[in-house]
Amino acid sequence: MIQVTDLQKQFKTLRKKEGAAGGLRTLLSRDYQVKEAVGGISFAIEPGEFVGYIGPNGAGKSTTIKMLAGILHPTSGTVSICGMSPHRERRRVTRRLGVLFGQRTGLWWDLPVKDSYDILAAMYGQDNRVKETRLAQLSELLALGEFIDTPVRKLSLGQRMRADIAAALLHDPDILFLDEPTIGLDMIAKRSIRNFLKQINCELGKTILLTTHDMDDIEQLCKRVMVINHGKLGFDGSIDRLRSRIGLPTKIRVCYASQVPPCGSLPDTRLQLISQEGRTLTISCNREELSAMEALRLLEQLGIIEDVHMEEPDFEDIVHQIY
Ligand SMILES: Nc1ncnc2c1ncn2[C@@H]1O[C@H](COP(=O)(O)OP(=O)(O)OP(=O)(O)O)[C@@H](O)[C@H]1O
Repeated sequence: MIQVTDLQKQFKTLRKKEGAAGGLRTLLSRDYQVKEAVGGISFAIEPGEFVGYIGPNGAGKSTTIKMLAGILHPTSGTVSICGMSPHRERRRVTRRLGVLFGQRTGLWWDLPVKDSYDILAAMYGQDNRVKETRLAQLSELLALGEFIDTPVRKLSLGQRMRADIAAALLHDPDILFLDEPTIGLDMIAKRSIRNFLKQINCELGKTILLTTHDMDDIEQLCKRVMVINHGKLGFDGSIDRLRSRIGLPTKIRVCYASQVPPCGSLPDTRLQLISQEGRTLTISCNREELSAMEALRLLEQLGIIEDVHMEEPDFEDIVHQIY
């Protein structure tokens, strides 16, 4: 459904001049510097996939999304959306695409939300009856009723984001590009947006590419994650594969029925002791080297186990290892 081959984007900007009248000298100079925002990335996304696209600030995520949506022209490489080029066939591609940039609204700031939807529907050539039916469906899912007659500038951030998501879906596109759809939202608003996205992916089969700095969004929504850093794709695969590739240890806390002797040495070198407090040992082990069952069998050699608590490595820590 989405095919990206060797996609590259360079920005050419004037090199800043220092000193007196530096601003004017910068403007008059022809001294350019080239910034490579996206450095030759390739990937394919199948229909119905929910893919996370993550990376540190300035990694090239928004630039990629803008090229996929036909907003920016690539310096080189190709993008194909449902077999079409977003740059040569922008109008036709736009009908299949919904795009949301969470940092700024795509709606008309001073108009009531409903008026923005009317304008968008007219732009898509949507029949009035179809638009009203579609709006009624979206209203039910995103609770638009409470603010549909309010000017966009007066909406809370959570309401604004719901209004923008509805705008992206008004023409019923197959594909959604979401750039930070939960930015700045509280936990309740985040949860409601995540539930909605889960629903439209699972029940309506929408294909979604999601950019976010919120690792909970990624962990809860995406089966697959792509990591970009300095314009290059550093990882493309499942979250589980990412976990195992990084190999951060799992923590196991074991409480024994009676005091165990001080553990200078554990029964296996693949187990590392973090701490011992009374009857409780905290151990770390790499699940790639040792399964949870094997670890417990080894720990049983020290005494009768009364309680066990396992802590998987935090997804955020895993991601920071590759940034
Ligand atoms: N129009 C532009 N002109 C010059 N440089 C740009 C332009 N747009 C983006 N860049 C640069 O390209 C790089 C990638 O920017 P981009 O916005 O794609 O990053 P990002 O991964 O989306 O970052 P963030 O998470 O902070 O939104 C950055 O170094 C940025 O400064």
